[in-house]
Formats: sequence, structure tokens, C-alpha cells
Amino acid sequence: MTYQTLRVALDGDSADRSYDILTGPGLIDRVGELALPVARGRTAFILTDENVAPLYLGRVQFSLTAAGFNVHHLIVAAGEQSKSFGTLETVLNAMLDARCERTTLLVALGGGIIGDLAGFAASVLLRGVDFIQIPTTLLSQVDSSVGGKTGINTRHGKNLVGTFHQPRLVIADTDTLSTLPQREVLAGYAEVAKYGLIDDAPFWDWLELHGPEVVALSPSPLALAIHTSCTAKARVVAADETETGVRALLNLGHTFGHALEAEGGYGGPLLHGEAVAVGMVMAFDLSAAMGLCPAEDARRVRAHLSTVGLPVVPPKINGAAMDAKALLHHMAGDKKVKDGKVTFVLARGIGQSFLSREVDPADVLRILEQAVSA
Ligand SMILES: NC(=O)c1ccc[n+]([C@@H]2O[C@H](COP(=O)([O-])OP(=O)(O)OC[C@H]3O[C@@H](n4cnc5c(N)ncnc54)[C@H](O)[C@@H]3O)[C@@H](O)[C@H]2O)c1
Ligand SMILES: O=C(O)C(=O)C[C@@H](O)[C@H](O)[C@H](O)COP(=O)(O)O
Ligand SMILES: [Zn+2]
Repeated sequence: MTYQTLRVALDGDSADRSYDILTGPGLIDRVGELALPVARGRTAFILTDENVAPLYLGRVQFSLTAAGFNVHHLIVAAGEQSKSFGTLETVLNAMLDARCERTTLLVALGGGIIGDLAGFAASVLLRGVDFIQIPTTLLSQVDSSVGGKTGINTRHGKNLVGTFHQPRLVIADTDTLSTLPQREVLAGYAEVAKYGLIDDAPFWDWLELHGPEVVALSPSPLALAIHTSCTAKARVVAADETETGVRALLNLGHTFGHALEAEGGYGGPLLHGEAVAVGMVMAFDLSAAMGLCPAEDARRVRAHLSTVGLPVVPPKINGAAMDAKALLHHMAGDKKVKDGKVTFVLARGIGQSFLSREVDPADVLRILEQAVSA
């Protein structure tokens, strides 16, 4: 079976650090042969979660073993709570118990949570081992498996401890999305829509027409959405690997979204992608309220995300509205804070996002108050 290859070209496409994203059906049974050329040794350690393991672990183990790897694995709990110091310690100890070496290849089999956790573990074990990503959610196939952001959550906020550590290869088997719950498909779609909103208005226009087919996993629209998303992500990461500038645009909706995730409790009422959907609506509402963006564009963002089935307002917790001031407090701990001021991703319109440090917290609070009481 055929697959598409996209290159993440780092350091002027250095052979040592650049890597391929392979996307297509049926790849899960070919992980061994595909991983072989990037592996420095013949030991592989698979990290996966309790939902993915019964579906795909056996097939990946078989494929790696058939290719000559000595294979170990660890299954952790599914969900955001696994991006924690405790689970990181469990992963590192399991790898040391298995006598992993510097040439061991860590294989992240699962969604963004497994990818972020595995990438972080790979970056610190023995001061750094290689890893590959086998993303099995839409979100991880269009976003988290590419770009090398790794990390865990802390009580201070989302992803506040982590590293940049690029994978050696990404193998995205689109067939695995057939077992993904619809709510998770939608959460991934929020990050797909993000690329249109950042700098690709024609893609957004296309999503307004074909988004429902993408979330229904119709093969051809799905393949186009994944390809367009990965192309955008690979381009931005190649231009600014460690987020000194343009990469921060990939955070559209995330300053609001991460605050919602932190306030709701990790593994709480909102999945990451859902929080990003609500956050993007708020970012456009804020941009419109500041007179930067046409109100019609903010309306389109809300209408489309809502039409496909994503939340566009913060959830009530036990029937009560979230606390707008508490959300603002979380936002002040964002990684994009400089000299105490949050850098926001705002928009002049659909596909015209930009970074701004000129945002009055009173305007942000008004948007938050409006949203939590909707
Ligand atoms: N590093 C990055 O650049 C980056 C980018 C975006 C998001 N993220 C992070 O990614 C995480 C969210 O990732 P996610 O949305 O993939 O969530 P996830 O990893 O929790 O996966 C979603 C759920 O689906 C299950 N699952 C995974 N694949 C499946 C399959 N094929 N069939 C059935 N069930 C399956 C998982 O067990 C889990 O319950 C967040 O922590 C977010 O912060 C990181
Ligand atoms: O790759 C990036 O850069 C992103 O910002 C992608 C985001 O979708 C992702 O959620 C990322 O983990 C957020 O990064 P953070 O630095 O804000 O934690
Ligand atoms: Zn995200």
C-alpha cells in the first residue's frame, strides 16, 4: 500500500535531524521495516495507553519483532493525568528496568498524550535517546506528533515542564482513526481548523464546505485535511523550531484553552482540542472587540466549529459557570508571558493571525465573563 511522505526539514535539512512524516492506510503493520533505517540499535521500547494497547500494541510488537527488534513495552493509563511527574517516573524506571541503552528506540504509540510523555522521557533518559511517533488520533496525526514539543502538566499549568526533542520518524496510519471515538475526532478537528484560521483562508473556506466530511472520516477529504495540516506544521517548525517567533502562532486559541483545561482539572470536562475550539472562538471575539477583526469573521469561526459539533463556550462545572478571574489568573502563567505581559495570538480576520503584546487584561476579562455566562 502506498503512503505520502512529508519532510520536516530542520537546520537547512540536515540529515541528522530532519525527518519524514509518513501518512496513509495500513502502516501500523509496517512499523518494523519503516523504523529500521532510523534505528541506531535493535532494541525498541513501546509506550502506549490502556485504550490503544488492545487495539494496536500486538500488531506493532509483531512488526518490530519481525524486523529484528528486541521489543519491550509499557502501558499507562489513558488521559491527561498521565502527562504527570508520577507517570514520567514510571516510564523512565520501566525503561531502565528493561536495560534500555542509548541506542534504544522509544516508540510512542497513541495520541498526543502518549507522544508528549514519550518524547519527554526520550529526551532525558540517559541524556537523550531517539524516539518515533506512531500517532493514532486525528489530533496527533495533524499536530502533536510533528515538531518535537514534549512535556507534562504541573499544578501551575499545561505543558509547563518539557523539552524540544524531535522524533526520528512519524508513521501515521490513517486506518487507526476508524476506532477513534467521535468526540476525539472532533477534538482533533479543532487543530485542523486552527491551520486555516492562522494563515490559510482558502483552507478555512474549504473546511466550511467539507469539514463535516472530514469529521465523518471520508477518506479523500480526510487525507487532504491531514496533508494540509502537516504541511503547515512542518513549514512552521522548520522556520522556528524552538518558538522564538512565528511558531507561537500555532498557539492560536491555546492561551484561553490551556486556562480552561487547568481550571477544569486535567482530564476534566474539556479535551485539549475542545478547549482549543473554545479558545479560538474567544481569540476571534477578543480580536473583534478590539476592533482588529471583522465581527463577521468571528461569527463564522463560532458558527463553523459549532456546526461540526465542537463546544464554543466554556462548560458549566456542576451546573456553575467557570470563574472568569480564575481563568485570567491561569493565563498569566502562560509560556508566552514576557516581562509579566501575555503575548496573545490575535487575528485581523480568518487566515490573518498575528502576535500581540498590546492587549488590555480588562478586555480579556470582558471576553471571559461574556463566555462563561453564555
Ligand atoms: N506536542 C504538541 O505539539 C502538541 C500539539 C497538540 C496537542 N498536544 C497535546 O496532545 C494531547 C491531546 O492528544 P489527543 O487528543 O491525541 O489525546 P489522547 O492521547 O488522550 O488520545 C485520545 C483518547 O483516544 C484514545 N485513543 C487513541 N488512539 C485511539 C484509536 N486509534 N482508537 C481508539 N482510541 C484511541 C486514547 O486512549 C485516549 O483515550 C494534549 O495533552 C495536548 O496538550 C501536543
Ligand atoms: O507545536 C506547537 O508549537 C503548538 O503550539 C501546537 C499546539 O497545538 C500544542 O497544543 C502545543 O503543545 C502547545 O504548546 P505550548 O508550548 O503552548 O504548551
Ligand atoms: Zn494544541
